[in-house]
Amino acid sequence: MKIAFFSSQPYDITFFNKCNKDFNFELEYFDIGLDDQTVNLITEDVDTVCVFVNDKVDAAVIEKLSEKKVKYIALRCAGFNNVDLETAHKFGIKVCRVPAYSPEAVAEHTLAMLFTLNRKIHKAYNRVREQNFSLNGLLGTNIYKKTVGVIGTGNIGAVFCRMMKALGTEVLAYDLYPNDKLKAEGIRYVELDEIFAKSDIISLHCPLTPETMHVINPESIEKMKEGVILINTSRGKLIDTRATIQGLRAKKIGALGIDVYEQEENVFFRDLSGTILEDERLQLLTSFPNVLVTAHQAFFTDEALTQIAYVTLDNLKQLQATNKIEGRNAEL
Ligand SMILES: NC(=O)c1ccc[n+]([C@@H]2O[C@H](COP(=O)([O-])OP(=O)(O)OC[C@H]3O[C@@H](n4cnc5c(N)ncnc54)[C@H](O)[C@@H]3O)[C@@H](O)[C@H]2O)c1
Repeated sequence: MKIAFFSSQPYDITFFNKCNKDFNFELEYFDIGLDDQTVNLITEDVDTVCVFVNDKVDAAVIEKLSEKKVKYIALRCAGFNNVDLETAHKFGIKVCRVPAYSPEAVAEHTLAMLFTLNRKIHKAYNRVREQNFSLNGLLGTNIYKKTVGVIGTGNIGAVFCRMMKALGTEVLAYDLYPNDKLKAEGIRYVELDEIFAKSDIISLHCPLTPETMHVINPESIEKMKEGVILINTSRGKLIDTRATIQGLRAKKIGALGIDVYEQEENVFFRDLSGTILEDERLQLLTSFPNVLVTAHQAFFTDEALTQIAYVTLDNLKQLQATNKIEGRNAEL
């Protein structure tokens, strides 16, 4: 099988090449993202395209993939909002993903963002480097005994709920499908409005769907507690960025941590340090002292990358052998 990778970074090449010693597929790497132009790079001998979060796998691209006789689209991530599944099914192209490579990696990054913002570690780091040892402006709060609202309690949200519970917080959760085990561990499922009204900290862990798009919007922000800390390590479009900037300016939102951003496909995973950023909203956000932006790195641990490479190649091995993937919730 020949696999064409799009949006491939040096670490993708390192981890996939290492893992491929057990699979012996033919791997071809493109650093460019997949879209209706770059799809033309695919040669007739390619069976599979392997894509990541910001590759554009819409109807037009899938139609071209079908013309090129591509059989499989392998996502090397969990979220699949960037793939038009209906069109893929129509053309008989199988789509697979890596559903749960390391929920701990993302939950730990969420925790890191929360702690950094709350105790202003990002500011302290810079101050001390300039021999400014003053504490003025660095006051935080205890996380202990605060109320944390978690939206989406799947693999990642469940780990995050448990971490927060272990820190002595009250955890309120919202999910279309409440998790009985979490309930038994003292996590209380409530309606979204109660999450907005009672939470000191809100963390987003639901997928991006038409229902969850802009779940953080002017109305939901209005319902939140003054000074709420909002963290999004899920998908950028869960947050209406414009409304969130207004919420920050009005001091309704006390701090914002985002690992994902509405327009991230134009900037993330690239070194733009020598250029002037054209995205004015992102530039504005990065200038706020109470905003922490990381560039979609929550998944980025050694364990997660090892697992992503193994599961992606094993998904394809199974599809090639039996046209299905056993018991992993990986086939879409
Ligand atoms: N930043 C990163 O590096 C990174 C890495 C992996 C995943 N993610 C994002 O995290 C998200 C969650 O990942 P996961 O592995 O926990 O997924 P998951 O499928 O295990 O869990 C998602 C949960 O959201 C719930 N949900 C679906 N629609 C909902 C709605 N309308 N309202 C509330 N809850 C809803 C589902 O019932 C499920 O319990 C992914 O969709 C992906 O977008 C980000």
